Amino acid sequence: MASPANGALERYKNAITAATSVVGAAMLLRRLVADLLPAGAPPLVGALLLLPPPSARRHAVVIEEFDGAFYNRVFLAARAYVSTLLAAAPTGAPSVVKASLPRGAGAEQITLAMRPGTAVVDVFRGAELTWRLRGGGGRRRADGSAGEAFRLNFDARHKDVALGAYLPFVMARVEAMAREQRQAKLYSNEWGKWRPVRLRNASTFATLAMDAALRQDVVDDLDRFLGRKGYYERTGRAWKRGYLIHGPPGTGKSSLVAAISNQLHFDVYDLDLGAVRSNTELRKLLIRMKNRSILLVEDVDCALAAAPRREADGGSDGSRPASKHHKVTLSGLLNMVDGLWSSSGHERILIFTTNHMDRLDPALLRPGRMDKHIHMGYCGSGAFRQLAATYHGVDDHPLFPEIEALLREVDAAPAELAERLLATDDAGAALESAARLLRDRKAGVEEDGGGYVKQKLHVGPRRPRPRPVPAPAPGRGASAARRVVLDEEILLGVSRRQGRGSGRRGRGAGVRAPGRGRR
Ligand SMILES: Nc1ncnc2c1ncn2[C@@H]1O[C@H](COP(=O)(O)OP(=O)(O)OP(=O)(O)O)[C@@H](O)[C@H]1O
Repeated sequence: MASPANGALERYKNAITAATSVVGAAMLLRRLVADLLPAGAPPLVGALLLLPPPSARRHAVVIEEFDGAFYNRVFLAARAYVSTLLAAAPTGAPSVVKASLPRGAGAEQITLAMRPGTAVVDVFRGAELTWRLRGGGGRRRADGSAGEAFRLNFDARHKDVALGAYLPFVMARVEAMAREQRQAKLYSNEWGKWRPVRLRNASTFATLAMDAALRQDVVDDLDRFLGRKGYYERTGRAWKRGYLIHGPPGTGKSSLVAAISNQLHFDVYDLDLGAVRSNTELRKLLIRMKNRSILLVEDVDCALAAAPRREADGGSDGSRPASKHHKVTLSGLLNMVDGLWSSSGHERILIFTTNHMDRLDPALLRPGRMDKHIHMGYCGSGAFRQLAATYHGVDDHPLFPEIEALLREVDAAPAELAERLLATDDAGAALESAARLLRDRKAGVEEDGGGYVKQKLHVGPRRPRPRPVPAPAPGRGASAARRVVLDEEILLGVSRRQGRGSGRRGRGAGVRAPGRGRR
C-alpha cells in the first residue's frame, strides 16, 4: 500500500513531468525563434528570449508545510534533514536563523532552522541539490496564516536521482534519526491495559559485564534479525525473535533486556502474567503492542505458576474443568504470540528470563521454540575488569590478580560486585571491598550474606503477584494451594535482595563447585 509519503512523492513527480512538457514547448519555441531571427541579429536578443541550454536547466520541487488541514510529512522530514545540513555547515554560515529544542528533549535533538531566502547545498550521488526556505509563501493554514515551504532545486539531468533516490533517502534518514533519538518506553500491564513509563535503565552493551564473545554473538544476532525483513517476507514467517535468558540472580538478565531495548530503541512490554485475568485479556494486550518492541516475561518459571486461575476455572485443585477462556498457560501464550505476530506486526522480540531452567516447562525448551538461549553466568575476570572500567575508569590495578584468582574459585554475581564498586568513589577502596567480599566468601564468612540492591526494569508499584505455591499435600484443600503471598521484590521494585527459591545462597555457599558457569 502506498504510504502518504510515497503519495506525496508521486505528486511531485507528476508536477515535474508537467514542468518538463513546458520546458519541451519552450525548446520548440527557441528553435522557432532561432529560425525566424535574422542570421546577423545580436546574440543578446536571442539570449533574452531563449531558455538556457539543457545542461543549465534546473528543476524545482516545492514542499509546502501543509497538505490540506494537516502537516505535510515530507516538509517535516525536510526541515529535520536541512537542520542536519546546517549543523554540518561552516560556523557563521548565514543561513542559520534559530535553534529550537522540543520540550523534554535532550541537547542532541536541537533543531536548526534556516533563514527564509537563504540556501543550503547538499551533494548526493554526484548531484547538487539546493534547499531554500520560502517563509510565509506556502499554502494557507486553516487560520488564514501562510505556512512555509521548501524549494528543492536540482539540475534537470538529476531528476531521477533527486526524486527516485534523494527524497526517499531524506525520508529514511529522518526516520532513522527519530528512532535513534527516541527514548524507549516501558509498558506494564494493569487491569488489562498497558501503562507506559519511561525506561530509565541505562544499561547498554558497553556497560554490561559479560563474556565478550557472548556479547558479540547477541549483538550480531540482533543485527541479523533487523536486517532480514526480506527473508521473513519471502519465507512467510513472522518477523520475530525469541530469547530465553537464564542464569543465577544478579547476573544481568534484566540489564541485558534493557541493553537490547536501548540499542534497538524498542519499547519493552513487561508482561506480568500474574495480573492477566484471562486469555481474552492476554490477546487484547498482545494486539495492542506496537511494532519494533519487546515482549518481556521476567522469571517465567514463577510467572506461569503465578498466573491467576479464577473460580470460574475450577481452581487449581482441578475439581472443576478449567475454562479455556480464563486459563493463561505457557503454550497459550506462545501460540497466541505465534498466531498474532505472523498475521500482524513485525520486528517483535519475545524475551523470557529465568533463574531456574530446570523448572521450565519442557515445551519451552523444545528446539525451535525460543530461537536463542543466552546464559548469563557468574562474574569472570573479563566481566570484572569491565565493571571496574565502567564504574571507576580503571583498566589495571594491583588488586586485579588476586580478584581474578578468587573469581576462579568462588561464585559472585556481577550485581554483588557492582554494588561494592558503586559504594565509594575511591577506586582503590571499592576494589578492596570487592576483594574482601570474595575472600570472605572463600573463607565461608560473609558479613551480610552477600546480596545486592535489585533493580527490576519495572520500578513502579505493581499489583501483588502470588508466589508459586507447591502442589497441595494429599488431603489438604485447594485453598491452601491458592494462598497468595506477596512478593516484596515485585511490589517494591527496588529492595534488598533476600535470595529467591532454591537459588538462595547461604553464607559461604558460593564456593564454586567444579564445572559451574562463569563469564
Ligand atoms: N552483567 C552485569 N553487568 C553490569 N551490571 C550488572 C550485571 N549484572 C548485574 N548488574 C547490576 O546489578 C543490578 C541487578 O542486575 P539485574 O537485575 O540485571 O540482574 P538479574 O540477573 O536480572 O537478576 P534477577 O535474576 O534477580 O532478576 C543491575 O541494575 C546492575 O547494576
